[in-house]
Amino acid sequence: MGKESVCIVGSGNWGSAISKIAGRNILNNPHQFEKRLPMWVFEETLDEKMGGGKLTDVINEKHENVKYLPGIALPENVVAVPDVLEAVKGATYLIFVLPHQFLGKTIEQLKGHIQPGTKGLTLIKGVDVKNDKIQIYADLIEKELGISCSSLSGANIANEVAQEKFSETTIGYRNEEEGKVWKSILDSEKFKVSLIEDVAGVSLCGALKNIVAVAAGFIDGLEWGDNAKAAIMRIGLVEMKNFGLEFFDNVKSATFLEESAGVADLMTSCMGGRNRKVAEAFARTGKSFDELEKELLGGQKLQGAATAKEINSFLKSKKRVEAYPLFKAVYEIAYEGRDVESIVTGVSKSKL
Ligand SMILES: NC(=O)c1ccc[n+]([C@@H]2O[C@H](COP(=O)([O-])OP(=O)(O)OC[C@H]3O[C@@H](n4cnc5c(N)ncnc54)[C@H](O)[C@@H]3O)[C@@H](O)[C@H]2O)c1
Ligand SMILES: O=P(O)(O)OC[C@H](O)CO
Repeated sequence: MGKESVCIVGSGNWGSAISKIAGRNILNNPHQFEKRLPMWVFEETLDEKMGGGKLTDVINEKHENVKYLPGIALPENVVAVPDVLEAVKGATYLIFVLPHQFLGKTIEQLKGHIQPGTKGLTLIKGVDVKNDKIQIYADLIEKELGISCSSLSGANIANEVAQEKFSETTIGYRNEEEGKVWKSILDSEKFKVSLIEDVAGVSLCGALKNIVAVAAGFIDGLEWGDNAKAAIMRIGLVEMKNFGLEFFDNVKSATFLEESAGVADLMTSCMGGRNRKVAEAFARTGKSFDELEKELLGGQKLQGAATAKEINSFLKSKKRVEAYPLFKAVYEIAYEGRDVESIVTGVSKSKL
């Protein structure tokens, strides 16, 4: 059997930031990984103002993702690969880090091409909803690709992590041994990984906090101040935890209340994230989320509004929309023309 090797499936803002840590950590790792770290890049031609050329060529020549993580030097062993099947060939550890909208199609391409025994780790913040069925992406990846899959989420604004400012993150592992290997690939002095046995809790925190971050952006757009923002975070955390406990087995309250994946990611996203930023612009301008995403994010993708829609359709199918008034308000404001100022109507009932 050959050496173990890692591949990153995705190369946006977060995928590129993570490639910097993983690229370094695999060079001197007790597990003796292959030194080359392939990163699948959804190929595109850059605008002239970014210098033109294919994104993969530019990453491999400059060792910088000039579109999604400009100004950050990537390790030279990180190699951009435009063909996803070529990127994953021979890899035994796969890191999935795509906007959730694109995972389904990517999995279809990968089916039948992943070797048995491969381990996965998803960094994707979102959930898969089909009518009255909901599943976390770690479960989807496990079922569709036949591999074991853990989940990483935390208070991790990618640009700050890439600049090596201190942050924490949480890995929910399938089994402890796998968790330890993932930690050896991703932990660093400035990016502290905690391991817990709660894959669903970690995944749900990452998905649901994006809905709350949209609500926080509405509060900023309304200029209602810090007390109102704190109220939205409290209520949002209650709904996140209640949702996890109601619809998933073995989810732990402590993941929501004590981990970086839970309360800390909620706070950073409500203060500094892209969902917050675009929702603030929505409240100020009345333009749609799609329009604002294009205007404000330079090709990066929003997750919060889409997740609010998906969660709303799931809750409708379960006749439980009214039990989650903040999630309901975010969906109706974003998609159904409800007045932004009604964001707090009926929400303060939510209790821990
Ligand atoms: N950016 C952050 O600060 C951050 C931090 C933690 C977690 N996350 C999560 O990581 C995941 C990935 O987000 P990101 O910020 O790295 O991405 P991004 O929003 O920065 O970039 C969009 C990416 O989507 C790719 N893309 C565009 N069209 C595509 C298609 N048709 N098929 C496949 N890929 C396509 C682009 O090439 C680009 O890599 C998301 O779930 C996000 O919530 C992001
Ligand atoms: O910028 P956002 O809103 O997509 O959030 C980024 C990360 O999830 C923060 O941990």
